[in-house]
Amino acid sequence: MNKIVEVVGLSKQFGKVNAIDNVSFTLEEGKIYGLLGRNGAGKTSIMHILTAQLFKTSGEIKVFGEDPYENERVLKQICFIKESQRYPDMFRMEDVLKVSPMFFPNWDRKFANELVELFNLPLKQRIRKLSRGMLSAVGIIVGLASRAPLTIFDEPYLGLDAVARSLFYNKLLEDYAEHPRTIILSTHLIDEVSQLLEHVLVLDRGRLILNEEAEALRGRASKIVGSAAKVEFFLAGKQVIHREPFGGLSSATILGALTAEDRARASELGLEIAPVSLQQMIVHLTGSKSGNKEEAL
Ligand SMILES: Nc1ncnc2c1ncn2[C@@H]1O[C@H](COP(=O)(O)OP(=O)(O)OP(=O)(O)O)[C@@H](O)[C@H]1O
Repeated sequence: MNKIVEVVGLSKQFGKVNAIDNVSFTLEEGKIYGLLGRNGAGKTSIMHILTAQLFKTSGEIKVFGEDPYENERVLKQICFIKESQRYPDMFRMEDVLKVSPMFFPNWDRKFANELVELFNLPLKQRIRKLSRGMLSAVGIIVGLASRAPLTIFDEPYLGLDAVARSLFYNKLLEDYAEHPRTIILSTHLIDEVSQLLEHVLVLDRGRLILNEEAEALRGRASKIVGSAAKVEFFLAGKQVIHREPFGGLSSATILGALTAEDRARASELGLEIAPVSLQQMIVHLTGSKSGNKEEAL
């Protein structure tokens, strides 16, 4: 597998804030990555550094094997769609369609037109007069039709309704199957995209606390529910990432696969075992004040 992005010991400070704190990871060709984390975790800073819009404080970064700064060879292979995408004041959708092929060598005109129809976008209305959701649709169309070898979506769907978001996910998967490329999706709607993601990176206060294949994560955590005393008894020796008492009952989320023996014991104790979604797992992992979960992982 070709490495599209290589980041080693990357740090970014804004004054006294460690926005990115000694982060290392690689992104391979032809994979969909989720870059996840709470507000202020450092996601946008990383995406801005990858796309040469922000200087690092220290560390090494290579995109397509090279330093991305003022590097046309690298930058023309990247499409970065952000939440607050700006267009010139007079621009209409038809202008976006006209100029995009100049920026993106793999631009697919036919696919772009198809997406414009699918999202019901008016070609002649000024972009600045579009609704919030329509503006997001413009970004999504550019991101998909660019077919850029590295396509980055940073919270691309503010204001988009559930139907339009689902259209985006379906089109993304469909097109990715035919034209594999490296995609980074940064979003807070984790459960919605969890089936799309092949690999998950989770940031917490600037530190990378999870870097794992999504498949390996599925089934990695379980929720144990039952009488408080029995739940506590069952938890002995397990890695507990969350506890929630309610009345005499308790619910605990644990990391690590359950063995057949564990399951039999839970059943004997009258405990219920429920799966934990990726979103719940990440909420628990990034929810505490301590900020250091590597031990648990
Ligand atoms: N230009 C800046 N000047 C000063 N501090 C900044 C700047 N940009 C980001 N920060 C700080 O760096 C930290 C990381 O911010 P960043 O925008 O990368 O987080 P994020 O994970 O993208 O958050 P969100 O999900 O809210 O977009 C935050 O503490 C933020 O306040």
